[in-house]
Amino acid sequence: MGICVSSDEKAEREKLKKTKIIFVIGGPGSGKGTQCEKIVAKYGFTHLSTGDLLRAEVASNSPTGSQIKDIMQNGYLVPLEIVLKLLRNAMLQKINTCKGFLIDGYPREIKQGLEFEKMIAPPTIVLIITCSADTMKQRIMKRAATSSRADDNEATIVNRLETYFRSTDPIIAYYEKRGLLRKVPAEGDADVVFNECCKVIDIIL
Ligand SMILES: Nc1nc2c(ncn2[C@H]2C[C@H](O)[C@@H](COP(=O)(O)OP(=O)(O)OP(=O)(O)O)O2)c(=O)[nH]1
Ligand SMILES: Nc1ncnc2c1ncn2[C@@H]1O[C@H](COP(=O)(O)OP(=O)(O)O)[C@@H](O)[C@H]1O
Ligand SMILES: [Mg+2]
Repeated sequence: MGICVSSDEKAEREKLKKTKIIFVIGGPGSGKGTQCEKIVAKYGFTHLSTGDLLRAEVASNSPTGSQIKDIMQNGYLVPLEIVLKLLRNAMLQKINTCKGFLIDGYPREIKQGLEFEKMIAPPTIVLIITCSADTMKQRIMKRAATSSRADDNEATIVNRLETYFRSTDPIIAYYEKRGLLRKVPAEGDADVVFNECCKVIDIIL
């Protein structure tokens, strides 16, 4: 006998496979959250940021939260199983009302992408928001004045940038090869960047 999959689980998988999924990647402070907010307002998609989900887990004081607090504080990657479980649960909570998902901050390694496809579904496209490290640093330092994020400080920003640049090239190459990558330059104004994001999204509607 094969592995027994309940009919509920089957239905969930089918729904996830039919839903549009956009991975939104880009360096720390590149503007992923900003663009996702604008996309939600225009297209009604559901925005899930892995950073936000993990920060909520830390804030809840759960055992998982205490396990990942220091990792995040130092700007390193949280173990894949933890991120993917939180993400999958959050997606399932929204699946019945959702027009499409914006998955912000995931994947950060090819393995994360592969596991996501195994557990959930393949992405429709992968949107990468690109700007220079200097621009990212400046944006985060500006945000630091008003954000309460424990990782918005100079020392952690250096690590976050390093983590990003170390792991991103293979991800870009992987999705480019599959024809799923859409690059949006993000040096300019957020509205100009948004315009470019819309062009990419309009094609998949
Ligand atoms: N000039 C300019 N500023 C932007 C743009 N997008 C975002 N910003 C500003 C707003 C924020 O204070 C800061 C960081 O933006 P976000 O929080 O949206 O970035 P992101 O979610 O990528 O950062 P994270 O990875 O969560 O640290 O930069 C843009 O396209 N142009
Ligand atoms: N997909 C992910 N895999 C592993 N760790 C993650 C992931 N997404 C977020 N994190 C953790 O949360 C932190 C904050 O993420 P995020 O809000 O996206 O900002 P940043 O782009 O600066 O990393 C990261 O430094 C990392 O520790
Ligand atoms: Mg963000």
